[in-house]
Amino acid sequence: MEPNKRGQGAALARWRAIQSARQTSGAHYGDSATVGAGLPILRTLRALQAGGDRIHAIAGVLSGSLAWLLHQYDGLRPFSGFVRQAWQAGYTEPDPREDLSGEDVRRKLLILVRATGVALHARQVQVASLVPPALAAVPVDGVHAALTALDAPLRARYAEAWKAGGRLRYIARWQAGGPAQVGLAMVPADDPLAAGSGTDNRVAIWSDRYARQPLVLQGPGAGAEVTAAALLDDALAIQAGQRL
Ligand SMILES: NC(=O)C1=CN([C@@H]2O[C@H](COP(=O)(O)OP(=O)(O)OC[C@H]3O[C@@H](n4cnc5c(N)ncnc54)[C@H](O)[C@@H]3O)[C@@H](O)[C@H]2O)C=CC1
Ligand SMILES: N[C@@H](CC=O)C(=O)O
Repeated sequence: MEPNKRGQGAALARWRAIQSARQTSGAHYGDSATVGAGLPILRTLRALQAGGDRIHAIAGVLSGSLAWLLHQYDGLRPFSGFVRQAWQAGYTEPDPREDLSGEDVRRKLLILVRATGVALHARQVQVASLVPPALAAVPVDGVHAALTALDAPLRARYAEAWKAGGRLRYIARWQAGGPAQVGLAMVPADDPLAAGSGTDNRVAIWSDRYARQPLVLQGPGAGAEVTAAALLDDALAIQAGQRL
């Protein structure tokens, strides 16, 4: 079992090597925690397909830390202060630029799309990073001091959304045969993707069965407890002889 997304969510060749090792060795590979922490997102995608359903599109909020940041941010207090709090709470990756750059969300989207059977390359996902070049360039031990580079651009994005009555959300989208995108978007306040609170992930899945209205999964998507629960679920499933 692992929560690390770099195995299945980075180079396509590595994802293929893992699938091949899984099939030829008969080994179990518990990856539930890689997307949505404790939420049954991968499990649901696999269950739908095992029943003959075909996945058409996936969209949603896949970052618990960015969800939390965008729920907390009020356009007044510095965004960088909230990033430090999210890091302290264990919501961000050890280097919060992994989240802020959209790389963590790209990895999760790749894991989901690949789980639908589509061999998507990392370069096929367009990613709009929130990390300004000045912050991207600093070494890891200087990141926390340099986070203030986020404050002015985020304040401007927030003000623009506030004037339009919208909400900022960091959204991942993929459609079969179409584009895959990850980035900050302004959504109407009553948009389903604006809903939720705290670290909530919210993922909509369109398929043959759920063609008009998507199947939606929502709940906390980051933090030690929910992530550990997903790892434990996989361990118990393996012990019970279930094929993951
Ligand atoms: N924090 C969260 O909500 C979630 C995290 N994940 C994934 O879980 C993994 C760990 O993330 P966190 O627990 O948040 O990070 P963390 O920084 O809190 O914990 C990582 C731990 O690994 C240890 N470590 C690092 N390199 C090591 C090595 N070579 N050998 C042994 N130990 C080593 C570190 O000392 C640290 O204790 C990441 O891949 C992350 O993407 C996945 C889902 C949710
Ligand atoms: N840093 C990640 C943790 C879970 O994968 C996130 O913010 O979602």
